[in-house]
Amino acid sequence: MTSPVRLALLGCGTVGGEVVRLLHEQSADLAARIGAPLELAGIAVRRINRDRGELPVDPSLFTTDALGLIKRDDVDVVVEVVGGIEPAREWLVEALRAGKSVVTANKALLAEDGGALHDAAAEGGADLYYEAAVAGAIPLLRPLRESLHGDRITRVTGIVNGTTNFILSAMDATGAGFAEALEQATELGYAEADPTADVEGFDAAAKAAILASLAFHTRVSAADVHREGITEVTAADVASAKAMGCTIKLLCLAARGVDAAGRETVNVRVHPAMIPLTHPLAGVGDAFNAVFVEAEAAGPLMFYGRGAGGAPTASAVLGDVVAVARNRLAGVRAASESAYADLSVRSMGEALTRYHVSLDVADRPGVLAAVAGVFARHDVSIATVWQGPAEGSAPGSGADADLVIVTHVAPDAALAATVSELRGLDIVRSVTSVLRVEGEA
Ligand SMILES: NC(=O)C1=CN([C@@H]2O[C@H](COP(=O)(O)OP(=O)(O)OC[C@H]3O[C@@H](n4cnc5c(N)ncnc54)[C@H](OP(=O)(O)O)[C@@H]3O)[C@@H](O)[C@H]2O)C=CC1
Ligand SMILES: N[C@@H](CC=O)C(=O)O
Repeated sequence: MTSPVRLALLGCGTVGGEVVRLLHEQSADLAARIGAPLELAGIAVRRINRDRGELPVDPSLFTTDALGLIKRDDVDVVVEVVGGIEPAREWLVEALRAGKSVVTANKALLAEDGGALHDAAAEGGADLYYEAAVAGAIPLLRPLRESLHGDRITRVTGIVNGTTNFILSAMDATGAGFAEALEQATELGYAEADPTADVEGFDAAAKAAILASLAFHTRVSAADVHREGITEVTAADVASAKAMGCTIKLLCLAARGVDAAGRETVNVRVHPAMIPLTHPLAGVGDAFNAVFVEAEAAGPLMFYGRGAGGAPTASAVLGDVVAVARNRLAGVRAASESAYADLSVRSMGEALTRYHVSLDVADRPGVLAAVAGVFARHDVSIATVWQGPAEGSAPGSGADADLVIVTHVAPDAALAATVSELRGLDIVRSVTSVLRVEGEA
């Protein structure tokens, strides 16, 4: 058999530990698939003496000198499962420029500065693979960048954060509020001690940027993604969604569009939205991920599976390691991803969707007409209206009423202006919630 392909593993935490385990358990099969054995040349970590349980690895492989390990002559491939922007960017640029292929799960870095990594890979003639960065174990990026290359993708809609999907699914199933569901997610080990990146949508926004870049052959960074998290979603919102035959999900949406001058654009956003129970993503529960891709010739495609966790993510990492090792032995590199389309990013104000608006209003003659007039002034067409007595108010008593309005598709800016004007009316006690509604009713 050919001489081994030697790996530098950067990081040995949740994902890295499972990479070590899988490399050990599957070493014979992996060698047969690649045509050469895989060997760990070293493992860079932050705390060399950390208890890592029963890892099947020689302890002398651990080092705190990641850069020194990358630069070693006997390292062929660098596998990065540390995370964060720096020093990961410096390490990976160094490796790629030196012609060492890189496998990474680092969505934050790819979304912040993927261009720097792609440029370094082109400069060094190395491969850059990152299947694990979006939706964990689900084979998604390879299909986007290879299998669908003969087609034109028009839209990507996904549930790409396991923690928030678990929380929203729990709220839907039990009627719990956000705080209670988050506590449950923390107890079960889904949510991290600091869950901000998940619940505020940063993690999903990074994945949305990566997906949009690949799907539309352009460069979208995390800063281009409109982002809203799920912290404001209430048990009442979830109940309203149910009453409409919908459920609430944190969606990542990337869609092609055309601007006023006829130029192609892209809109990329992450926010909670109601989707009808008939939508393919509505049944994706627990901490699962799923991505719904619409392409002109292929039509709708659905990718589903575990989007987080050590073993599922390590599975995707190892798949990439096999690919780059084979390329290395064959003396080839994967075709580089060209961002030839250079699409401009549309602002959130131009995004088109439907809305579910709940109001607490005075229950007296003319209120409905006044509210409808505000929607009309901003050219937002109303699809359905429901009115009922507010909790504790008798119908026709002149006390408050609950008013729920669902609109037809309208630009986000028009809806925002509508809500702002509604807030200024004395007959509107409060705008209790505004939720976007995605998918066909
Ligand atoms: N966990 C998941 O479900 C998923 C994670 N990812 C991505 O995978 C990557 C790794 O995540 P995860 O395994 O959860 O993270 P962990 O926090 O569990 O592990 C991080 C590892 O990096 C090491 N490390 C941190 N800083 C340094 C440094 N300066 N020098 C050397 N080593 C360092 C840590 O060392 P030490 O052990 O000594 O602390 C640890 O081994 C991230 O990019 C994440 O976004 C992607 C998909 C899913
Ligand atoms: N925190 C993320 C982990 C995977 O990317 C999630 O909950 O999905």
